[in-house]
Formats: sequence, C-alpha cells, structure tokens
Amino acid sequence: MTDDPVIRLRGATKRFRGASGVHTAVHDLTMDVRPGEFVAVVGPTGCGKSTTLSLVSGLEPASAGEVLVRGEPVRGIPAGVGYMFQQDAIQPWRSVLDNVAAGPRWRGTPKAQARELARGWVERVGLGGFEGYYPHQLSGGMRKRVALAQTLVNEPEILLMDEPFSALDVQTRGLMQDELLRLWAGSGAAVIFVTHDLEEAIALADRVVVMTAAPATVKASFDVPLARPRDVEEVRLTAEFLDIYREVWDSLREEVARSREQAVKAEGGRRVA
Ligand SMILES: Nc1ncnc2c1ncn2[C@@H]1O[C@H](COP(=O)(O)OP(=O)(O)OP(=O)(O)O)[C@@H](O)[C@H]1O
Repeated sequence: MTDDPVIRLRGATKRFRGASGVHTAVHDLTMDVRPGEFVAVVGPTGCGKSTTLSLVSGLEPASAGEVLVRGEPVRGIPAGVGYMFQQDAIQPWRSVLDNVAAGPRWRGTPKAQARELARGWVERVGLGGFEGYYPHQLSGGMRKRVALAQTLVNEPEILLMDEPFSALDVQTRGLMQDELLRLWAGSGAAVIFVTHDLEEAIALADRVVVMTAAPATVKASFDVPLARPRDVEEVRLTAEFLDIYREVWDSLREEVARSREQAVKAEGGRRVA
C-alpha cells in the first residue's frame, strides 16, 4: 500500500452563481487524505463542509484549484467512492436484502451472487434475520445499519460521510459510531466524515480538520493519537480525549464566533434592505 494521498485538494475553490451574485462556498482549500486514513471535518454551520465533499465526489466541479482522487483530476463521479448522508437512500419498496443487493446488481453482478454478497453484509451490520423486512418495519438505527451495509457492500476505497448519524438519538448514535469503526477497521477505506459534533469527530477520527467560517478553508488539522480499537463511549471519558477536545475546540470556537458575527451582519443587511 502506498502512502500517497488518495484524496488531494489543492487550492480548491467553489463559487456558486445565485440571484444575489456570486457566492464563494469554498476558498483555496488544501488538504490530503491518505489511504486508510479517517479524517473528520468540523466547522461552523453553513461554512462549506458539504460543498467540500461534493468536490471530492465529483457532484460539483471546482471553480478553481485542483481536486485529485488517486492522482487523477476529478471529472464526474470517481469509481470506488461510497457515500452516506444524513438522509439515507433506502428504497421503501425493496426488502432489506434487496436494498443492500441494489449496488452490486447495478454494477452488473448476477442476482444470486449479489444477494449472497448482500446477505453477508446484512449479517455483518447486525441485521441477520431481518433480510425480508421492509424499511417501514425498521427503527431509525436499523435503517442506518441498512444504509451502512448498502455503502460497504460496494467495498469503497473512499467513504464520504456527511453527518450520517446526526438524526439519531444519542444512544443509537453511539452504537452506530462503534459499528462504523468496527466495519471500517477491516476495510482499508479512506474516510472524510463531516460532522457538527466535535466529540463524534475526535472519537472516530485519526485526524480532525477544522474549517474556517465561510468561505471554508482549512484552519488547522489535529492528530488524534487515541489507541484503536476504540469504544466511543469509553474513549470520551479519558483524560487524553478531553485534552484533545480542549485543543480543537479552542480553534473551532473562534470560527463559530466569526460565523455568528457574519450571520448577524447578514440579518442586519437584510433588515436595512
Ligand atoms: N448548489 C448550490 N447553489 C448555491 N449555493 C450553494 C449550493 N450548495 C451550497 N451552497 C451554499 O454554499 C454555502 C456552504 O454550504 P454547505 O452546505 O457546503 O455548508 P455546510 O458547512 O455543509 O453546512 P451545514 O453545517 O449547515 O451542514 C452555503 O451558503 C450554501 O447556501
């Protein structure tokens, strides 16, 4: 395995043209992610975190700068990229098994083989016995497990996750975080995990990247030298965790404050107008 970055953003900038002119969502953003590295991205609300993921996934082209996946400029959706968003992509008319088999089927795997693969992943995410259930029969946590299996069955080399667990209750979220770490540990995938939750970021990641207030650029990057395997509930209680938390929060806090100032100014501007 080479240590060359599998994801590389170099001075990446994204501008959107809107009714009120050009809006810069991401500005001159430079960051690398190595194979098998788990990077969490935190930043103030609306700063441009999701847009950064869209650049890597090829959903949005960069307006300037470079976005490379495996050394190749991103044009369209690169192969080997898996996504997980806050809203899952589970299809209500398909059973758990067929939802998980959908990816391999779409890539041309014969039905029986795709279902066999899916069965293994349904088992691995702890849903053995629920293969024939339909999404409306599942709890929020179980749906997330289906979404995880749906993503991981494709064996992505890169996993882009945008607040995948934020809609879950705290306990279920903890369980899913552990589940994700357990499954990711065997996968070798590089992960970019966007979250508002700094505790979640530190508990999961090898590195936490702090974004500035809008437009997003990298403010700082912090290594998380906590041993693995980690139990997310346990690790949060350690002195080491709290030290890292304080350090990262010091950096993030300033950006959250700046972002609030921006929001107040924008609101004032709207009132004046
Ligand atoms: N397709 C688009 N067209 C126009 N503007 C957009 C588009 N996508 C994002 N934006 C704007 O870019 C800015 C950054 O949005 P983005 O969703 O990347 O932020 P975020 O940090 O992920 O937000 P949050 O923390 O709320 O999830 C916002 O002002 C948003 O309105």
